[in-house]
Amino acid sequence: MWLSLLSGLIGGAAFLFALYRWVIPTAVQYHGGLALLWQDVIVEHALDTLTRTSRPQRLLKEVHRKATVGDPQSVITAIDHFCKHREWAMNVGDEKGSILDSVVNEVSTVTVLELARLLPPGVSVITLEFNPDYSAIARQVIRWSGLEEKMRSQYCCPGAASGGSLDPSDEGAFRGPGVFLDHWKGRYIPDTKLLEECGLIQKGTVMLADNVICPGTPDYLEYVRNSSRYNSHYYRPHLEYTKAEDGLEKSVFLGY
Ligand SMILES: C[S@@+](CC[C@H](N)C(=O)[O-])C[C@H]1O[C@@H](n2cnc3c(N)ncnc32)[C@H](O)[C@@H]1O
Ligand SMILES: [Mg+2]
Repeated sequence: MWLSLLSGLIGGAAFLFALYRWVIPTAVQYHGGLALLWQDVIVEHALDTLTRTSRPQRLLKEVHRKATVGDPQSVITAIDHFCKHREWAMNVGDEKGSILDSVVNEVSTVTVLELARLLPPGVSVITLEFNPDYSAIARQVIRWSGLEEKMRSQYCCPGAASGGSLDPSDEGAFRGPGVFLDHWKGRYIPDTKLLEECGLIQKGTVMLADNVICPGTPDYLEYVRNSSRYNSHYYRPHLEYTKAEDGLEKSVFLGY
């Protein structure tokens, strides 16, 4: 009787492990909403609790283990490999990263971007992050990549939680032709309008918005696609590290 109980327990544990490790991750590969719920809520919280570390801390550890100091490509490769094979994270990812690369190549300088491999001399990059812990980790990743010189500044905006993530007093820092939107989806429209109002979006400014399909930003898409001031183009990649549909929207500001 003890033997059958033990084998039942082992069988049950093996079943649950297989479910967690292979069956559910494979199933959620094709459904963006389920993927986000599983990877970004359930798995993240479980691993945070079990390991007493945060996902950004685990990513940083992997960068330290696998990437070469001063080599941004090795940092991106280490992060993408880890997120594809070990623990999913809400990065741009390799597939959308290539589209981001092509857009970065089109603009002469970049003003808002979080981490990129294509940063020619003289380019200045600003990243915004309102979570101080994430912001501290991002700074360490940037330092490891050897990109500190090119990152003109990195802002942590505590006020962002109450609504506004952009500080118009930083006007000089934001002016320029490249804006990458990848924060709270509900902030895409108000922050774009704020940039417009502050005159920080100029003729030729390229707005690149991530996750316009998953989780989705229908109001933002409607805004840029129906405005005669933007010329908008949709890219149809997958949600990072999955086979679920997502979208990047590139919108070039044509002027007033
Ligand atoms: C999807 S992640 C960015 C991922 C990054 N683009 C990458 O590829 O690694 C979004 C980040 O934006 C931050 N965030 C969300 N809303 C924000 C806001 N209103 N102001 C500043 N940061 C914000 C979140 O804390 C989160 O770390
Ligand atoms: Mg994103």
